Amino acid sequence: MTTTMIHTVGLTRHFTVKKETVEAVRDLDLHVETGELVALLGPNGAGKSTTLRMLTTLIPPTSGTAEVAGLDVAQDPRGVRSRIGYIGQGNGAGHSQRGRDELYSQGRAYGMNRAAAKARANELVASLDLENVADRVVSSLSGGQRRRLDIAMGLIHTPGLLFLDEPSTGLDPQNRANLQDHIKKLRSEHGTTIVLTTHYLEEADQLAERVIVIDHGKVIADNTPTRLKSEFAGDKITLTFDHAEDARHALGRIGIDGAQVTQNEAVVTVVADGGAALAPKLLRSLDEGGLPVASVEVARPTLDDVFLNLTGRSLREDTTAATEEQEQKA
Ligand SMILES: Nc1ncnc2c1ncn2[C@@H]1O[C@H](COP(=O)(O)OP(=O)(O)OP(=O)(O)O)[C@@H](O)[C@H]1O
Repeated sequence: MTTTMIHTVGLTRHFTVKKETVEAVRDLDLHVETGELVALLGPNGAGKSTTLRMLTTLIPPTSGTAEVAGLDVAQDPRGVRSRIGYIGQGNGAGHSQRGRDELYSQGRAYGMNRAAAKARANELVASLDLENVADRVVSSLSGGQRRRLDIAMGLIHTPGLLFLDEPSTGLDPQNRANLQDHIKKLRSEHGTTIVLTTHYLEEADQLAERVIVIDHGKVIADNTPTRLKSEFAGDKITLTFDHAEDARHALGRIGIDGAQVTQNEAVVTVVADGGAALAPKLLRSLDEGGLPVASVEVARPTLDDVFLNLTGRSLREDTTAATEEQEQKA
């Protein structure tokens, strides 16, 4: 049996900046079941953080409703906060205390008694691989260790629902992979429902069972990564010829229903379903037509292709910009 963890209807948030209205989130209908691991994917400024901040009661919606962990965010924000964990962007643990003490204090702040707070802090230190560093001051931890400590802080009161805003931004690939393993473990071992935001395509693809693509404050697609790719993007077959002229002739010969065929110099690109089966047929028919292909490559679509097909823009350009921005800040 599944139960609903998040349900929003027409969730909307406007900001007014110098008399101009920014529609950060527009008419969002979200539905997340207990135990799901969902990623909100979108470029910078798409409205992901604002959505999370409304769901975690940090800011009220301009209009619409949101029920989180069984409670209405506007009517019972305190109740919602007691049932959820939230790890914002680059916030988290203070710097001068030791990690284990931070966790203990956080537990006490949630009303746990001394023994319970201590036991829970120790349990989280073990499960998030922080044994070797938990007794050092937080300021001495590496980015990846500090991020894991942030997650431990968000889990101190054993919430059934955890929100993570850009959990791996600023981490190197190894620490990012390690963090993703911890997130998966949380789900598999404790059944925690997890909603995270990311602009890393690979992260959404590999980690989430469901990806909700957000652009300009609206949901533009919502499905498993596999379904999104098969529904909104095809396989890409890249055929390279020895001469641009051959490629031009090939363009005229390739007629496949529903396929997009383009040519650039000596390269012809075919975007179609079932690329692996199609490629050998194409090669044979071109060869028979006196147009031998010098090399061929078949690539599965990525979530970036999905975003590109839905919006005409690439998420990757934005990701690069965002990463550079982060690096400059760091
Ligand atoms: N406090 C605020 N005041 C004014 N505008 C805001 C405020 N917070 C967010 N916005 C605007 O709302 C829009 C959505 O921002 P939001 O931070 O939700 O995007 P995001 O998808 O989380 O982006 P990022 O990946 O950069 O975190 C942006 O245009 C942003 O400038």
